[in-house]
Amino acid sequence: MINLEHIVKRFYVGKPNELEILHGIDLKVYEGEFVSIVGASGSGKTTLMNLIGILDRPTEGEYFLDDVDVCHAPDRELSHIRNKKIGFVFQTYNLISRTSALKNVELPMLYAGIDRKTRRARAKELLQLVDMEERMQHTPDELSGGQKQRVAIARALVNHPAILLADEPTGALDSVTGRKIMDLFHKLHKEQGITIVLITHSNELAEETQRIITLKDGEIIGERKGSISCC
Ligand SMILES: Nc1ncnc2c1ncn2[C@@H]1O[C@H](COP(=O)(O)OP(=O)(O)OP(=O)(O)O)[C@@H](O)[C@H]1O
Repeated sequence: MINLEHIVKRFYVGKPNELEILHGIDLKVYEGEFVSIVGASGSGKTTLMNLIGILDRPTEGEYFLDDVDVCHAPDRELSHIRNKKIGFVFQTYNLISRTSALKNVELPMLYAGIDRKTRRARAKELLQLVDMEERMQHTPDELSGGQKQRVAIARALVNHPAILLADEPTGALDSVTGRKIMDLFHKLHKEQGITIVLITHSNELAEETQRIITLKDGEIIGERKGSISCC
């Protein structure tokens, strides 16, 4: 499904310098897998995730997402694929404050031109899935960190993505709440068959995935099996 070959990422940091952050990444993630990416701060995890999520393009290398040649496809096709196939979850939730949980989840569907009735029904269904149906009229300010992350996960799922990319989703949460969010990912993986790529600083949570990829200084230095068996 996700196939990265010899990916290099450089950032332009003012003439004449370019900073090379990823130095030739080869990575395949198969449909239905639950994979984690670990590594020290600054090792390039988010940079890699942004490339996988087509939020950025590699400087060199090849990236095929299913049969799409991401490095050579036009921007319009890429944003279409991103919206249809990929859901994003971030450490900082990225919810709109002063807007209810329900409306936050509805918003991507509004942009997609989906009618109000369908939007509302889908948002309610997803808030139920993440156990937030009783709080759907609350604004983010009225929710705990774990609850906000549940709403953010519901929002990430609106377009039925095949892939969920989660960048430190439990990073701002205490361990008990983080545990519950991880249980939710397990549920989504198991019951909905979603492919999940998770960045985490927690070795304990990474161990629970099917495969753990270790990044160091922009290179994959290790890959091992986690504790849950493959599909
Ligand atoms: N747009 C950019 N321009 C220049 N340098 C960048 C840019 N984005 C990231 N970097 C650099 O790339 C390196 C890797 O950053 P990245 O955010 O991918 O690391 P990370 O492993 O996700 O770190 P953390 O765990 O702290 O979030 C860092 O040194 C960072 O400063």
